Amino acid sequence: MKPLKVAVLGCGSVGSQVVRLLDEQAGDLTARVGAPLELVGVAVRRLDAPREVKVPEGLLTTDAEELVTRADLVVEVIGGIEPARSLILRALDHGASVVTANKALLAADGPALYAAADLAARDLFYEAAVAGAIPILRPLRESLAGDRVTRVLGIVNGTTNFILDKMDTAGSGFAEALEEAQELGYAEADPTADVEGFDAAAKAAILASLAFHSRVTVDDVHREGISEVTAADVQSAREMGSVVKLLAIAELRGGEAGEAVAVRVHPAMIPRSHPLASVREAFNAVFVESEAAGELMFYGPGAGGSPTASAVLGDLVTVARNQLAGTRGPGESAYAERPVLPMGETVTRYHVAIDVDDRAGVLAAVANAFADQGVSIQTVKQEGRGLDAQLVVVSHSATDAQLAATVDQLRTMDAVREVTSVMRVEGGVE
Ligand SMILES: NC(=O)C1=CN([C@@H]2O[C@H](COP(=O)(O)OP(=O)(O)OC[C@H]3O[C@@H](n4cnc5c(N)ncnc54)[C@H](O)[C@@H]3O)[C@@H](O)[C@H]2O)C=CC1
Ligand SMILES: N[C@@H](CC=O)C(=O)O
Ligand code: NA
Repeated sequence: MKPLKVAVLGCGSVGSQVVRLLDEQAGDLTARVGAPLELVGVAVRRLDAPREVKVPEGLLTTDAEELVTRADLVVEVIGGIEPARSLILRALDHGASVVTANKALLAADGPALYAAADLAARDLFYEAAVAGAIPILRPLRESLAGDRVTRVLGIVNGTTNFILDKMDTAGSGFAEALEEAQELGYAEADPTADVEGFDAAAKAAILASLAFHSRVTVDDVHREGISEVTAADVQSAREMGSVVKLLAIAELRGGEAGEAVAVRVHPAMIPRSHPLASVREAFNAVFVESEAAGELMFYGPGAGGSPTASAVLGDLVTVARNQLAGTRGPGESAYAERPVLPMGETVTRYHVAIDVDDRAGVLAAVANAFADQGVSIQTVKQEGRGLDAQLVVVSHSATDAQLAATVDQLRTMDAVREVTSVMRVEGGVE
């Protein structure tokens, strides 16, 4: 059988493992595809850079533009917007099917790329882009295509989960834990993308688009990272029997004007009894709630070269099979065209730590601020600190706008010295 020509663009953490697996699994891949997958080139930025794998003689090139024109299948693992976008478009235009792990690009400009794939009648697959090795996009796109998904809740960034886990279990400092995650190949080229929640927001946009058959871009996602999570927050969560996690949440919300999508990424306290609380190190997990199936959980390694390469190779086998059969997998499904709700209309709960004067009437005044905004209080804890005290208030569910207005009101009160921490609470009693 005539081989299918494969080009790999980028030979970093993921690309090097794709090259290794293509070589090590060549026999099995041939049998599974029905034709050999022949690596015809690996595009790199510098020919003499040190690499994790030995690339066969003559296959390295700095001319990615030329390489994509002579491949049947192109794997894009450079990352970022350009030149990745132009190379993917060029590959499709030349009749190649494309596999990418590039969530940043898909969340920013996915529809243009999906349209190009439609025009070229080729596949554009991206299972590796969300939660690394975990099969989650294919289940949403195919296995759950007959169901109605209502909520997706997940830990989708390995680097931040690794950092928060080390802060919780080993008392590590933020910088030290980030350095370790970078050494292990979990972090993005610019780790700000992880730490500030951009990476998780991109993944949330992709998940929301697939789950709710609507176009959701990274700009639609409310995003907060973990750079302001302190050791005190982690300790406070611990005292409540909770743990701090960076969550990506995409929900279907009913409204007078019809159904809408709410999508957000932020740190949140979740009870230790919640299954997501036990997701340690760089592991990821995604909960999917759907009407007919109920609750589903997908768990596994969400980052790292080799796990991510597993998802890339899985897609590569599928798009190769499709090409041989002269067919395509499912393309973009955005028919529902649901709008995205502003964050203020999202329903959530708050954990608020407040330094106050320790005198009569202060607790009542603080409770009144919550009542003024129509927010019901679930628990209050007070700790004496000499002439001062710290109050920790956990609210019941309210809109984010009500909760934010409550915090603003607290900040104006004489008895309140400082609102020291505000964090959302998920996964417990509403
Ligand atoms: N590392 C991980 O755990 C995961 C990464 N991803 C995604 O996979 C993609 C690759 O990530 P990593 O391998 O971690 O990044 P990396 O930074 O280790 O590798 C990217 C490689 O592309 C090369 N490159 C840059 N510009 C190039 C160009 N014009 N032509 C050829 N090569 C070029 C760089 O020199 C680098 O070696 C990104 O989109 C990332 O978001 C997705 C899931 C997990
Ligand atoms: N930097 C990302 C890599 C996988 O997408 C992460 O830490 O999860
Ligand atoms: Na995945």
